[in-house]
Amino acid sequence: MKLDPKALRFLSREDFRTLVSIEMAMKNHEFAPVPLIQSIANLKFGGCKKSIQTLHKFKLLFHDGRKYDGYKLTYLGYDFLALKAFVSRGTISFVGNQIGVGKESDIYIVANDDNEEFVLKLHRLGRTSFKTIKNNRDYLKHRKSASWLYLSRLAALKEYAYMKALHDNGFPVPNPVDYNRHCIVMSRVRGYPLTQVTELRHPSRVYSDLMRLIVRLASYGLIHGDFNEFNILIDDEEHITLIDFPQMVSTSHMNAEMYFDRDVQCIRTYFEKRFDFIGESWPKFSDIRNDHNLDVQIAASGFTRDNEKELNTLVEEQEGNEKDLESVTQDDLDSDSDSDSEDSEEEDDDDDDDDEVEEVVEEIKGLHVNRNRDFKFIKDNGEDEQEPVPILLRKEYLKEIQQFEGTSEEQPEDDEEEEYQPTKEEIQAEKQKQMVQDRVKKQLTKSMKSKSGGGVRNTVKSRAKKDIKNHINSH
Ligand SMILES: Nc1ncnc2c1ncn2[C@@H]1O[C@H](COP(=O)(O)OP(=O)(O)OP(=O)(O)O)[C@@H](O)[C@H]1O
Repeated sequence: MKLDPKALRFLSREDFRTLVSIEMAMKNHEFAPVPLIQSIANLKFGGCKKSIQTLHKFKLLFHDGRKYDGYKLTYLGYDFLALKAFVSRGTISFVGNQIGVGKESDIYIVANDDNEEFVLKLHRLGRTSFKTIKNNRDYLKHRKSASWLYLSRLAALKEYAYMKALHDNGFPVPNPVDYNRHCIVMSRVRGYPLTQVTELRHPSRVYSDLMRLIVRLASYGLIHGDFNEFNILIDDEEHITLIDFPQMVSTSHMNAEMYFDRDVQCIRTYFEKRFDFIGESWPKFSDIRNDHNLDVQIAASGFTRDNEKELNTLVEEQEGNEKDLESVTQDDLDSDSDSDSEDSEEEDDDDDDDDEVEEVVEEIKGLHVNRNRDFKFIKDNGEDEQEPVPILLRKEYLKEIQQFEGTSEEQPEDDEEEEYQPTKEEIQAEKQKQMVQDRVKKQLTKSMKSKSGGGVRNTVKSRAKKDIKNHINSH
């Protein structure tokens, strides 16, 4: 879902009051019933209904009228609530360009009144796969699951808490500035992901810095768990910054050594492949001395051990649901047809009857949209290496993907199939065929003109009668 903050300007105080009321009502309802929204918002003269209409028009709400008249927030609605909070606190005043698309986040440049630039990270759990979208549609059948909005909120809180604790202890991570709902505002790192760097002036220094960082994290009881070239930014002076740590594990985890070795190995392999640099020494898990603890600082930001457990359980639960959903039949999807889908893809419900949907589902399952890294569809070939494939997607596939992503822009003309150019022989043969057809047509019209229309019919009829008589006589 693309963040378009323009509508912020058109929303009144009443609209925001209604938006917050829906958020509150969603604590106990997947779809907030209209009477409940009205009673929480407590607006006069039908103001609440008008606001709901406005919010729905701007795609901040998602409507469901199957069992009762209910609404829930879309990601955009949730974005607006967080943006409003940041603006009221004076953290940001402007939203600029999108600078990154992660698997489960969108990254924007923002600025405050003093034109100081920051990075806004909006967590978007559950948008990576088509299966997940089915999951959203099928939501009512899995009431026990938490909403993706809630999971995104927990993920953002976790990232903020870890970032703050690490930053306060001098780790090279962005400076976390503010946090609200599923969003984090942090300092902007002037660097590039290591994956985009083809050459290093001092590979051995960068390699040692990275190994030292892994060891230092472990001495604070943490293992990154996904320490790779995508999560490391490097600037012109070859200083590194770690930007993403959603799957941090504790050094007391039963598989801690495996995770630690994997992080170390990942960097060694990458340096060898990309920079032709073989690290001769590397740290071992057994050498690690765990003499610091960040638990208290992390909890101080509001992310407690209970939150951690809850997040892990909920994510596992959602993943479990996804597996269950593999057995969901097309009929199940069709029965959802009168409700809107999460990111306002109302129209695509009509197409669900189409046999092709099945085909599209299969096709999309194998694709990962990874616009952040070279903006191509990457086909997962089941092996370790993912090779970019120049996939010529059929128009309807593109439409489906764009609808899921909320970017239904018009396709450029050159995406369409090229017009077929016949050969000389084929043109000649076509001409001759046309001439013969014309001649036959001419002869037919001549003979038709010479006889009346009824005459022709009568002749045919009498011939048929004759045939029948002959046939009866012969028997
Ligand atoms: N503080 C920052 N300063 C500058 N650029 C940033 C910052 N944070 C993120 N980015 C950019 O946004 C991209 C995605 O960020 P991030 O890795 O945090 O998202 P993600 O959803 O966790 O990604 P993934 O899971 O795909 O690795 C990064 O590769 C980087 O280019």
